[in-house]
Amino acid sequence: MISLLKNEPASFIVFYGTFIDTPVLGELRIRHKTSVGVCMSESEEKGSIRFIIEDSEDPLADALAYDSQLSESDVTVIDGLSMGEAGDGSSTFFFPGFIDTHIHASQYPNAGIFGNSTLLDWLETYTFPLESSLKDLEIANVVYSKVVDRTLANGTTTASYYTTIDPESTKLMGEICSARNQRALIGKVCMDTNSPDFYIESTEECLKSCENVINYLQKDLRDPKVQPVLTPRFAPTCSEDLMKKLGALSQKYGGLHIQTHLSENDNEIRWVEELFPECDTYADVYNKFNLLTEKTVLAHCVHISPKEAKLIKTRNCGISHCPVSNSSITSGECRVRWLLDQGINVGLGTDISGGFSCSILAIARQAHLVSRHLAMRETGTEEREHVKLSMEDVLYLATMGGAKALDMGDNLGTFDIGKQFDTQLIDIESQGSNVDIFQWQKISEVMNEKNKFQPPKISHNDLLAKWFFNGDDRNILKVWVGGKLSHSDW
Ligand SMILES: Nc1nc2[nH]cnc2c(=O)[nH]1
Ligand SMILES: [Zn+2]
Repeated sequence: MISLLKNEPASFIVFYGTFIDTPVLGELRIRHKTSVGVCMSESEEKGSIRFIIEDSEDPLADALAYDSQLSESDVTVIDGLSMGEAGDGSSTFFFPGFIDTHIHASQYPNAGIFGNSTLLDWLETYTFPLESSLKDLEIANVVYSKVVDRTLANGTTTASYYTTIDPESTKLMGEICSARNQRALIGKVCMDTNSPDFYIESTEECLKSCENVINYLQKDLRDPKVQPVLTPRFAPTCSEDLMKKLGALSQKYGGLHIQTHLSENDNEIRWVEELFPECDTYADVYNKFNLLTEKTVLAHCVHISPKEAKLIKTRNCGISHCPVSNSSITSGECRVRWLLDQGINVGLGTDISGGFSCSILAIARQAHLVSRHLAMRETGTEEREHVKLSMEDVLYLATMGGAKALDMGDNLGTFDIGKQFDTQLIDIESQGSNVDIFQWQKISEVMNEKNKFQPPKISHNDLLAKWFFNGDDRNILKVWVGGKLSHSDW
């Protein structure tokens, strides 16, 4: 297989190997010996998939046939089959980059530190003191750089980040994502009421800071991968005036992304009822201030009513399911199948540091388990089976579901022509891998028929399940965002 290594950046890259993705909920698409051509020249098409050819023998020829203007020296071939430890291409595959639809970058130093707290005391005890300290740009630089490196190493190619109330360190986070080549929504946290004296801003200050960050990202940084997201923390810490003005700000900039929390914890919900007695439901509070749009992602939604789910569907908002956080700070179990049945777009979120893991693969496993806990409460066999999320379902949520929840489904989430090429190269048998594949489990292995004590052979899906349940960052050889290398294990 040809693999060209040159000093100049190639204007075209062909990625070659096995491609696995989930264009439809619950279904895996597996394409073998496939060439995926990605344009890398400065143009509207930069970083996007231009062709996909299955059962190909010659990826370089595929590129030259696609565009007769290309010469051999314009094309780099990245051969995923030759990169694995197994050496025969049987253990590697390209998988879409994970999408983290809800992560507090500023809380990363607290990952794992939550004791027995629940949401409201957790915010006061652990979270607000840490977030306020990131006003120091040196601390912010260390923390934000580490979060981006760690999430990239775990295969996250797109993340919707919360920072803190501070605009300068928020702008720094935008620079860090851009420099490290991670696709990101960057949200300066907004909170002008019911917050501690050491961590609060006035309504005017907040709006000024928001515009400062939006203008910096859109006009100065000018990296299309890094976009602003309006981030009212949650209804209790935002005045009516602030929420109203944030709704208007989104419109002023042509419909900005919006993220917030909704219906995570019982005490939080009771507090919102007290604060906004005129609103019918918690979701109605955001609706009243025009904060529910197709570009809004709502974290948690653990306890929402059918009426709220209907409103979320009508407004076409996304929901970020954060099962590790919901289990850790004992918020509850989100009824994901119930949401999906209503046609609501659901993605996954780490919710660092309500959640303790940066890995969307780990979050997907937990989503799988939480759905089983919900299933065990069902009395009917059919309903019990229905409520369970399969491996295929949660891998969809981790990729295509997340893309749709962030209103980026046309551009991200699967390997399709026109989409950005955001991917991770997985090797199930990488050096130091936590996944043990026995000799007889290798797909290419021919069994010795004479041995009567033969262990069972396994299918491609079984092999994938071994990765899904036992794999981690050690199985990620490389990560590309928009066709550009963002992380490499060597
Ligand atoms: N999980 C979580 N919920 C919140 N609700 C308001 N703020 C937060 C936060 O930082 N994390
Ligand atoms: Zn959160």
